[in-house]
Amino acid sequence: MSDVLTITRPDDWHLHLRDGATMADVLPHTARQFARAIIMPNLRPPVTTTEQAAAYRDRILKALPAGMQFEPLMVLYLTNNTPPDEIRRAKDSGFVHAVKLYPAGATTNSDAGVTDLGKCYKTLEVMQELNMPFLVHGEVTDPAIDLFDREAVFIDRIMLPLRKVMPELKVVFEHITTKEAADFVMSDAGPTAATITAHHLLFNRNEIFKGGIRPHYYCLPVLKRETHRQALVAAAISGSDRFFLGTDSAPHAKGLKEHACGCAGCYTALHALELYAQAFDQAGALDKFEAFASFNGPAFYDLPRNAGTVTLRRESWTIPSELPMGDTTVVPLSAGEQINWKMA
Ligand SMILES: NC(=O)N[C@@H](CC(=O)O)C(=O)O
Ligand SMILES: [Zn+2]
Ligand SMILES: [Zn+2]
Repeated sequence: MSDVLTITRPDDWHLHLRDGATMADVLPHTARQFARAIIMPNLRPPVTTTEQAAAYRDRILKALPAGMQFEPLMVLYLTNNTPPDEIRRAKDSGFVHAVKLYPAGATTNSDAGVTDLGKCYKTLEVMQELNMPFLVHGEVTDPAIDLFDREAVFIDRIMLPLRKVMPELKVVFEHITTKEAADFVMSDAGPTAATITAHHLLFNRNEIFKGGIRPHYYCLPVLKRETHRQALVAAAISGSDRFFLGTDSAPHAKGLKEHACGCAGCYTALHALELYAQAFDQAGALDKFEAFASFNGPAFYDLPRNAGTVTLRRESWTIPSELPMGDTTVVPLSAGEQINWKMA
């Protein structure tokens, strides 16, 4: 059993940095581990234009502590009215790398999202033509569908019809949580990939209810039953280049998580690589970690692999109970628990 793991410097293909003072406090956690990250655009108001993405990118780079190297890969938030020309501007910019679908009402700050994907087909056609990846929060919002089934139903109602009309569109099924999604991604004829979070590899839905309701384990799509967790681990360690690392680290103030109507999102930027290493180690598949963390993402996005390496050691430490974030605090995932890997 190896106690030291050195891999090519990885990237995070799904990250929420927020803005302002919150961003200033969470960004160094990510930049310490990852060379680049796909920056989610669900701000208030959302990042819907290339111009807004440029301004957000500048704010991120200004907030980066001196001496840290990090490249934000920007994303546009798709609305019912995103014009096809906006995709051309995004492509020409060189810094917008994807466009994100938030079904309206599906998750945090999705109110401005898409109500009917059919309204976006002209825009999606241009994305297909320009090889612009389409990132998808894959849950239906139909209140008649059980919360735990919303991802699987999304495949039937949205993904399969989309694939019929856009066979060449690059699609990333974000933060997959089910066997159905893993199977779909593995077998789809089109250029399809998926991000998998550390928390969905490590935990099943029991974690939310252990000894009482534990809001820091609540995210969307919500954790699923153990058979699904096992299917996600199998996909991550399968060697398929369709699966890659995306933390979905989603900081919310402690008081808004520990609340009568708590926000969805797990904060993992602090210890992302260590959490993933733990999951791969438990699966006996540390040898598969580098491709998942450092190779498959850049290959899908047509970007070069990073130079340099990071090293993790088998060393037990305790995850802090909370961290400063703006004028409040954030509780990292598994706060107070021991973790067996540590970044050197
Ligand atoms: N994953 C989450 O539970 N929350 C994310 C939004 C998202 O990725 O769906 C957030 O922005 O807080
Ligand atoms: Zn999402
Ligand atoms: Zn997210």
